[in-house]
Amino acid sequence: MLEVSAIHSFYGKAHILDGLSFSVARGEVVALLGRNGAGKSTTMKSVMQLVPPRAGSVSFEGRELVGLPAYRTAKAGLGYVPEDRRIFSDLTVLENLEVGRQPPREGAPHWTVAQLFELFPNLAERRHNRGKHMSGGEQQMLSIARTLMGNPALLLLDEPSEGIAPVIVEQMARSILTLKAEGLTVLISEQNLHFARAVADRAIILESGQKKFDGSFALLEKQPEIRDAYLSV
Ligand SMILES: Nc1ncnc2c1ncn2[C@@H]1O[C@H](COP(=O)(O)OP(=O)(O)OP(=O)(O)O)[C@@H](O)[C@H]1O
Repeated sequence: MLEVSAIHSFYGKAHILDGLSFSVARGEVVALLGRNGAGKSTTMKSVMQLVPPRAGSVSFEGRELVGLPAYRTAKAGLGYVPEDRRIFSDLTVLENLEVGRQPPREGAPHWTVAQLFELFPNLAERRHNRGKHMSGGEQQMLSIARTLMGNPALLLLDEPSEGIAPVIVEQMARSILTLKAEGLTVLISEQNLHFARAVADRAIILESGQKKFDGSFALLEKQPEIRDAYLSV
């Protein structure tokens, strides 16, 4: 579904992604792991063309994304939830969800507000609350739910467990497993190995914008030296 081939991405002169390649198959949940600054967020932004790679290819369902403006990636079926949860703080939960509404998409799960409230019960209870009156974890859920209102075929979640209470992290993990059961393809960036292992099928470990490991969590467990070298655990 997603094929990233030898991308090189920069901020100005700073060369961040250095020939990175990986793929994500339909229905898979893949976790991008690595320390602070390893390049996880930049990878997400490069897929979304928010940081367009200067070389290499990002192919989504056979279509080249490099060279397209960022808004076209959303139209193509990619849903992106950035690390800084851009919800509208003066709008209510229901209004935030409406902002994200897009027509159903062939080959992707179709979400209604009622289904999203089942997926994130906290949001149902707070449907008339304004974004600014919600906890960090609830805002994170709202940000994911609003993106799902666009009926994406591939969901990119940048560090969904960061800075939220452990009980909410557990709910978040359950919600992601439900998304997987619905057949959604998910690429998730994580520092929390425990969370990543609970939700993802496969781990890709980055360091200095290069791929250091790509495989199952079972395989990763057999190679503790990789974990010790590239993850902060
Ligand atoms: N807007 C920017 N301008 C310049 N350099 C940046 C910018 N954003 C990130 N970087 C640098 O790019 C490198 C990769 O950062 P990135 O945010 O992709 O890492 P990450 O693995 O997502 O880590 P984090 O968990 O801190 O978000 C880091 O060295 C970072 O300092």
